[in-house]
Amino acid sequence: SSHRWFFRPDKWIESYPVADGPRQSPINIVPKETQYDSSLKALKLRYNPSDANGLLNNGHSFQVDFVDDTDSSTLTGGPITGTYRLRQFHFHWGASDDRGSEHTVNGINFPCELHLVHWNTKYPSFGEAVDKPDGLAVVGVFLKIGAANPRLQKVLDALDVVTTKGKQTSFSNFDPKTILPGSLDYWTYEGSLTTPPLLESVTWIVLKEPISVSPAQMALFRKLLFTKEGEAECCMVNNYRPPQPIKGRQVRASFK
Ligand SMILES: NS(=O)(=O)/N=C1/NCCO1
Ligand SMILES: [Zn+2]
Repeated sequence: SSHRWFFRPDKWIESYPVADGPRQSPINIVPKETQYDSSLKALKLRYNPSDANGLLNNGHSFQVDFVDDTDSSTLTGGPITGTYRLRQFHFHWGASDDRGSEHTVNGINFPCELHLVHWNTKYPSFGEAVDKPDGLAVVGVFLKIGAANPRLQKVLDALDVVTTKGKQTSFSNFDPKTILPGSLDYWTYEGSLTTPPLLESVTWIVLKEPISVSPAQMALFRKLLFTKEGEAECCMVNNYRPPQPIKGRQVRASFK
């Protein structure tokens, strides 16, 4: 059924020819091949916890949605110009702790990767921004196995009521800044959505410092299902696209 098709990234080219385009994501980041750019600004993330507005199992991940009809939760600075509004955040993870992230560093996979999706307010809406070359900015954060992360727990505690595709639950008063690492040093490059329609509209901002997650917390992600209530169950795991060809792109670093 559809979820099997969905997590066959090798089949996406049949419906989305851009899958082998010039600026596809994710990529393998090789720090020694990145270029420090002193003109890159510090990331400025200003989020309003009261904008958090629900948690949804969308059948390929789960996402926390944000009210984005004002500039109350924004990303500015960094490699971007102007103001981008937070739309949602979601995760990608593996069936086991040895894989799950989308970006890799020196070929190393992390067990999980967080994406905070923002859209450029020069466009009237997310829907208008999503297919523009400067339409989106996604902040990627690696999760690595270690101590349990108490700041993640509020999100993970909500998952037991959204096990199946299409389920959603109320989720409010949450500040995503609390799940970011101490350092906001980042790599940045021009890329795409990593899920269909794979639009080449994303300025990627991948943080160098991971946050921690425990094996027990990873097990909670893996209790989700790709499938709808009543369908034969299929565990929501390995919902990550592997790294794509760099095709001559330059990855810049905000740090030495
Ligand atoms: N993994 S990703 O590139 O953030 N994908 C999406 N899809 C909609 C918004 O972000
Ligand atoms: Zn993502």
